[in-house]
Amino acid sequence: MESMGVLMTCPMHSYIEEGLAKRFKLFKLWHFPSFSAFAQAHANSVRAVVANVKVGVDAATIDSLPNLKIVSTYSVGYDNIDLRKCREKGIPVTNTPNVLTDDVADLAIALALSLFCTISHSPRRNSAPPFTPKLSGKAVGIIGLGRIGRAIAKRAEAFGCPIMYHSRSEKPESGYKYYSNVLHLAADSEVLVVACTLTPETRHIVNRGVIDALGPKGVLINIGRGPHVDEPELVSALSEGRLGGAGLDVFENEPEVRGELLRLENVVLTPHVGSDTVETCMAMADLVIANLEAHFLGKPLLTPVI
Ligand SMILES: O=CC(=O)O
Repeated sequence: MESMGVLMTCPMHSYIEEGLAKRFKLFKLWHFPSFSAFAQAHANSVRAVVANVKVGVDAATIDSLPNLKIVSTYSVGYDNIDLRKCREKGIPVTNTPNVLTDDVADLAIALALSLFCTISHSPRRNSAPPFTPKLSGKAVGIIGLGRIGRAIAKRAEAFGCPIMYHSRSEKPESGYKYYSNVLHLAADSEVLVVACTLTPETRHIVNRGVIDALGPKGVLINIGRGPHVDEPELVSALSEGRLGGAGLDVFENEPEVRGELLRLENVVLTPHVGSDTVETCMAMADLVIANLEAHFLGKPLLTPVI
């Protein structure tokens, strides 16, 4: 497979870069001055594109690569891959589900714990840390009860938290209370966690109304995608004390983080690192490579999106 051209859209973990370079003819887009400079020289050689959350694959890129046969994203989310264009051209897309579920769920709980227990309050500050509400027993509402949402629910259950959720359809087998209306879920939650897929329907699913329903004692955790939350509304609510706090791993204009968020005391921020543990990065890379190998050997894909 050494002659198969694989294009990586941006730098990723060295493990995946090395794994791809060992098996394929690897092109690193960031080594070229622009996409058009790359395409002029190598467009015909590219059989696969490996993308991630930072740089996806749009319709123009797909159209510029005449021999593209597969897109594989080093992420579970694929909101930045133009699926419509891929479908139209018969190009399969794969992602990396399952292997990162635990890490993302762990981070959601870590963000909640940091907010509630002021773990991140530095002892070097002059003021004594304030007393905080406890996390154990708080009502946890989860938007999106997929793999990650369920893993968060399981962890929160261990803290004695009653679990409620909103999703496109009710999942009666989960045993958790279902809300068809996000506003009602927020009103009954003390911690609201965003764990759904980003689609046009879920963009700004956390809007001013939802934030106000969660209220001054409520805490928002977002480990989904930045655009799930109306960020200017979130900042106003946090500044005005209409929302208790927020733990955010994702932002509306990543990698930029709004200055106001950095200055607020009632937030805990991480730079989109939900799956960035050593073990998981390796498992994700192995899955990307296994999908590409399966495709080129004419075998079934391991984790197809389409
Ligand atoms: O955000 C991370 C992912 O989609 O894998």
